[in-house]
Amino acid sequence: MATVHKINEDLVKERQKCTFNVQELTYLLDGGEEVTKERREFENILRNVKELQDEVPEVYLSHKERYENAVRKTCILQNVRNDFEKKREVLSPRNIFRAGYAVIKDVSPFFLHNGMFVPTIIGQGTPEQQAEWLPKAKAMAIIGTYAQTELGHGTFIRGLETTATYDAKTEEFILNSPKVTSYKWWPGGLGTTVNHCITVAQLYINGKKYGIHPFIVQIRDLETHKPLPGIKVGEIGPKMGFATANNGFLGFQNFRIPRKNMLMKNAQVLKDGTFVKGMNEKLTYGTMVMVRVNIVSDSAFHTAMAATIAVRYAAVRHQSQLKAKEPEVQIIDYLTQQHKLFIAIATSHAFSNTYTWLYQAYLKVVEDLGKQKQDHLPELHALSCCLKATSSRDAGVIVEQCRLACGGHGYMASSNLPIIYGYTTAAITYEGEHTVLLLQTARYLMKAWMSALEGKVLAPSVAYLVDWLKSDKQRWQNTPEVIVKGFQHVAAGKIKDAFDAIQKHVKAGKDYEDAWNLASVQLIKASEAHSRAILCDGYLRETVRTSSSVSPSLAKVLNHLVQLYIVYWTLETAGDLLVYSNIGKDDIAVLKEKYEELLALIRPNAVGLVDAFDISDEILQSTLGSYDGRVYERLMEEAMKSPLNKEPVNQSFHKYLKPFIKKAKL
Ligand SMILES: CC/C=C\C/C=C\C/C=C\C/C=C\C=C\C(=O)SCCNC(=O)CCNC(=O)[C@H](O)C(C)(C)COP(=O)(O)OP(=O)(O)OC[C@H]1O[C@@H](n2cnc3c(N)ncnc32)[C@H](O)[C@@H]1OP(=O)(O)O
Ligand SMILES: Cc1cc2nc3c(=O)[nH]c(=O)nc-3n(C[C@H](O)[C@H](O)[C@H](O)COP(=O)(O)OP(=O)(O)OC[C@H]3O[C@@H](n4cnc5c(N)ncnc54)[C@H](O)[C@@H]3O)c2cc1C
Repeated sequence: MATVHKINEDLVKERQKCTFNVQELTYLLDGGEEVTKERREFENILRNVKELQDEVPEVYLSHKERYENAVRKTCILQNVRNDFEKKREVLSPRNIFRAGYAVIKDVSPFFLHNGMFVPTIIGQGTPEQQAEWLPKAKAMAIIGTYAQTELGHGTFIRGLETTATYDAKTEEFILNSPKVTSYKWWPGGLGTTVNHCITVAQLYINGKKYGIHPFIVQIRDLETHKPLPGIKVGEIGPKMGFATANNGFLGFQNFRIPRKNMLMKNAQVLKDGTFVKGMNEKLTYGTMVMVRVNIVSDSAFHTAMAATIAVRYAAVRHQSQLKAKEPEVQIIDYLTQQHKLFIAIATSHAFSNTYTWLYQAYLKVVEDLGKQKQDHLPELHALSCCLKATSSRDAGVIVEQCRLACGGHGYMASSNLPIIYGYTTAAITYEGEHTVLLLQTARYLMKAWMSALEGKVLAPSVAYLVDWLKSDKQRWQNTPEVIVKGFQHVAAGKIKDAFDAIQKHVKAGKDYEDAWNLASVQLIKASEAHSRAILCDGYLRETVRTSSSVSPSLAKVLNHLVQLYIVYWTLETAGDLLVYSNIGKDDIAVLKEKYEELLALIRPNAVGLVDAFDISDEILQSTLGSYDGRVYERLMEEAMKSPLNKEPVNQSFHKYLKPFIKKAKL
């Protein structure tokens, strides 16, 4: 029977102070009581699967052992999931994503199968293709990944070099990787796990290039798992994080696939080699839009994980005295600590709220596309780009801030903060590099600005540009609503400045593209400001909406958090607000006080707020952040698992140290 330990007394007191019902907030964050129950039930089943318990912590395994252990556990996880889903509802992707942490501890080698392979078949395949591939993919009779990036190109996908040349005689495509730079590089699971992949390649028919298209390709024998003739595949080696993701490389040499393997929902190649253009060639990029939307949710979860660890630790940890002769204080009582941590909690809420409406916008566009309507696609692309960029970047900063807030112990692998950081920082790059995505949004913003100048009606997310042109700047008030307007004014002002800078360079004789490059620092700043305005506006609106349907005590806490988020960003961007809005120095002074008041209001609820994220110890995997707060005991227990502690004297003493010391003595 597992030993039940006493909960740390500080945490007991913290939980007694909480002014709201933690369970109510958990249900709200999960999207309803049923979702929470389903999640907990599944997590509980996993907790009791003996084979999923690691005997040796993963960090002590070799690269190869770690991978093999991850595959072993992923297969068990998948089987448990299948059994669960046979009896009950299909688990939500978010609940699967969370539970995966309890099992894999890092990134699953199957991550891209569920994250991109299956969604691409759904999003890019015809009904016939879906009927052929989806049942096998969903049952995992075939395992796949998404192979787009190459050694030479990740961002500029029109420049991809893998070729798919149509042979009308045999009704096949011939895949080739003409140069070393054409090799696929990065796809998760590609190394040694998957037997299929979506390959994005340049289509050629009769010597003419038709741009990039997705192809479904079997790369390994289903029985022996050996690479098929004409395929060169392998793993790319260790990275900063993503230790068990099994990222791989892939090259083709005259590798033939049937015509039906080109995913043809958007564009088709007929038997005789006729190319039929789709409604919009950018629909080929559809899976990326979906994943960018999901990354906002991932960012919310990673921020919640880091906040849970650092807030619980700050409640347990005592260090230094505030006043002489008084006991050492809980570090959470230092205002600077609250400044580091409470924004982490609020940021997770901001991203969860943003994901809720962004995902609905995504579903609406998918529904419209089914009816051949694409009016909202450019707006969704612009929103998903800047919100993916900002949420992943903010999450990276916050996770690192939480690590720093845990002092030396935050640097321990057993705190789990390094793994969480490895994940969040990767998300800043993958699925569209940060700067590149901000520039995509900037492209949309420049067009929106031009339309605003021409008096056209704008899409809702940029409608503030019209208001800004029409009205004088609103009289400043330190209310959340007026501050959000202030953020919109900053965005509008920066968009105008970037636009004017481009025009200036063009007037001076530069090509538009060069003018764009010369203005690009201003363009990304405009995009960031737009993103912040969207985040604050959406978070505020969602909070107002939900507040009417929750208990008054919870509504009050949610209100404190959204205010904290808005005031925090006001103070962080005060310089911009002073330039572009009617805020005055005195308003900023008042907001500084307001910020300190909000920290004090949130303080008694800090532990309750992170408890409400309801991240189990198995998922959190942290010596510093466990529910019972046995920080020091766990640190010692984990240290004792080090192989170096298994023998009193390590052999290196006899081999190297002893002769070395002897020599030094002479
Ligand atoms: C709940 C959690 C569950 C699951 C977990 C979730 C996710 C995890 C899964 C995976 C993560 C792990 C691994 C990561 C995988 C990868 O990284 S896969 C590879 C991703 N690669 C990229 O993102 C590449 C980035 N580059 C691009 O997207 C493009 O090349 C580009 C930068 C957009 C430029 O493209 P292009 O040169 O063709 O276009 P432009 O000339 O710049 O623009 C032309 C017009 O097209 C419009 N456009 C561009 N993209 C899109 C789009 N996606 N949709 C709609 N429209 C688009 C653009 O706005 C221009 O429009 P215009 O101004 O009107 O002309
Ligand atoms: C952990 C991880 C997992 C991944 N998984 C997959 C996967 O499963 N499948 C897959 O296909 N890919 C995957 N990728 C690849 C990923 O999508 C690319 O690395 C990413 O899109 C960035 O492209 P890049 O590496 O070519 O960077 P580059 O584009 O070479 O970026 C280098 C620098 O150049 C700048 N830059 C580039 N273009 C411009 C521009 N137009 N304007 C201004 N600046 C520019 C960038 O801002 C950046 O600072 C993964 C990557 C990582 C790190």
